Amino acid sequence: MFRLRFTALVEAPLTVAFDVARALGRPWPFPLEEVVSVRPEHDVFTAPFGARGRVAHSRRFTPTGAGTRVDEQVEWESGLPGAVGAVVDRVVLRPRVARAMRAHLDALAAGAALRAREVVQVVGAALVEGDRVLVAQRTGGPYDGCWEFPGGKVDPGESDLAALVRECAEELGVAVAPQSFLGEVPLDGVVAGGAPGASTMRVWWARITDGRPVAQEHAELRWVGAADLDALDWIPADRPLLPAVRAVLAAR
Ligand SMILES: Nc1nc2c([nH]c(=O)n2[C@H]2C[C@H](O)[C@@H](COP(=O)(O)OP(=O)(O)OP(=O)(O)O)O2)c(=O)[nH]1
Repeated sequence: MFRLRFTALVEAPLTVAFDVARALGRPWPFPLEEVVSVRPEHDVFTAPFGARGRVAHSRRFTPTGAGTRVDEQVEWESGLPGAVGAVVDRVVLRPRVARAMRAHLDALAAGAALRAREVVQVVGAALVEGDRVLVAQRTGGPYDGCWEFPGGKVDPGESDLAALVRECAEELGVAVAPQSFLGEVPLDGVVAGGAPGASTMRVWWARITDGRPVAQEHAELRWVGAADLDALDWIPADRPLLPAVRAVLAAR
């Protein structure tokens, strides 16, 4: 079995990169059968290749603060015996796989960047002080009374981190310095609009550099320790982020 690995950073939310990759298909002239799909994290496709060979193509999508990292892996064997097989696998197929994959990843990056322009991106800030994090209670709308991280929609042309700083100033009256990226979760589109899963929220933990938070748009603000995070009535999308928040609090 021969194997090649490829990595690309795609400037698009997790779900957009995943959907565009699926729409593009795979760069092989024969159909592959899906054997694993964990949306939107990874998928695996395989196909018989000639009489005795096999090709397997797997992809993993990882959220980062700069977009979605796409790790693709292709494994193949022609199944031809002896020296002939080795020559076909190494000398004939390997450069073809590499060429096809490079074109495929370029198309994926271009397609996803284009689609990402139509998406409403949301950013959130886990503001940490000592061993506690600031949580905010929404008021009005479908998630009335639910807890969330301060934040909101990124304006057209605005960077995620600029939006994070602006939203914290507007909603809490504080200046913040974003630290590291905590994760990205798909949104249901209930408030921000769009199809379920088209938009995502990206969350960074941040420090307050100036001011004391005062609720300008929320019903209530609370400083919460790691042990009390689970009991809050969170917006459903936020729960998968809690382990990353707890890890930051534990490191303080
Ligand atoms: N701020 C924030 N929004 C969240 C969280 N979790 C979650 O699903 N959302 C959703 C709720 C909304 O659909 C969307 C954010 O929209 P929003 O209405 O708060 O954004 P915004 O402050 O920019 O609002 P607006 O100016 O359009 O009124 O993201 C979270 O932890 N924080």
